[in-house]
Amino acid sequence: MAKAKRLVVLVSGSGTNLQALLDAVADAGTEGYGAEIVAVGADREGIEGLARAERAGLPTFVCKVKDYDTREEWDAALAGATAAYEPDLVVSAGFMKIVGKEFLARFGGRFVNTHPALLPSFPGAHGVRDALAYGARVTGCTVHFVDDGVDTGPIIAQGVVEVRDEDDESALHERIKEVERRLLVDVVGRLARNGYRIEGRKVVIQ
Ligand SMILES: Nc1nc2c(c(=O)[nH]1)N[C@@H](CN(C=O)c1ccc(C(=O)N[C@@H](CCC(=O)O)C(=O)O)cc1)CN2
Ligand SMILES: NCC(=O)N[C@@H]1O[C@H](COP(=O)([O-])[O-])[C@@H](O)[C@H]1O
Repeated sequence: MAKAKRLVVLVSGSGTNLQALLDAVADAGTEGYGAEIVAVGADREGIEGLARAERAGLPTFVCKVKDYDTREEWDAALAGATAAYEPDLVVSAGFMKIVGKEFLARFGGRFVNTHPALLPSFPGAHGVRDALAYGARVTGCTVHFVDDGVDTGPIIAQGVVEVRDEDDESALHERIKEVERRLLVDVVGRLARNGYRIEGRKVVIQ
């Protein structure tokens, strides 16, 4: 059996997607799931995502933009802190910072993001709010590889969620997250176990 892949997960908030990955690894075992989480990184302190990692006994690291003179220096520091754990895949699970050249030079093609909208609609930091404001009747979530645009990289999988008349941003986001957590766990496991190739905009999981 192939060696389990090493995952670094990046978070900025409550970390429920991280928890879903932690639970999947715990339930299936590292071999069964095909991957293990080796560290969790964040762009801020005091978040539940980091507390979840600590409760799971995982090493954590924090790289705050304001601790660096330039965004490029922050990006290089984040890349270095992530690389120290020698990940095969990096997962952005609610990580709310755009990464730059250095990070993508090291992790391009193996950096996965989950976004709470059906890309290419509603990219950016407010995907749920923007879909509601537009009057979309269906929205959802997209798991994709990250490139140097904002939410423009090759799509791996998507999940659909209906918008209800009574939805506000919070209610809709919660229903999206229920679908998103299952999708992310499924996609990361399949990438890790089966391997994959990226052919232009298409992702083929082998
Ligand atoms: N180069 C890329 N980096 C990241 C991508 C990406 O597609 N390309 N996806 C994000 C996650 N993301 C949505 O899925 C996202 C996160 C944050 C933002 C944003 O505008 N961030 C601001 C700060 C906002 C804040 O701190 O609250 C910023 O970076 O200055 C847009 C999209 C992961 N990274
Ligand atoms: N554009 C990035 C973005 O909006 N990411 C979103 O943040 C949430 C994090 O939830 P979690 O911290 O509970 O996993 C998720 O819905 C994720 O798609």
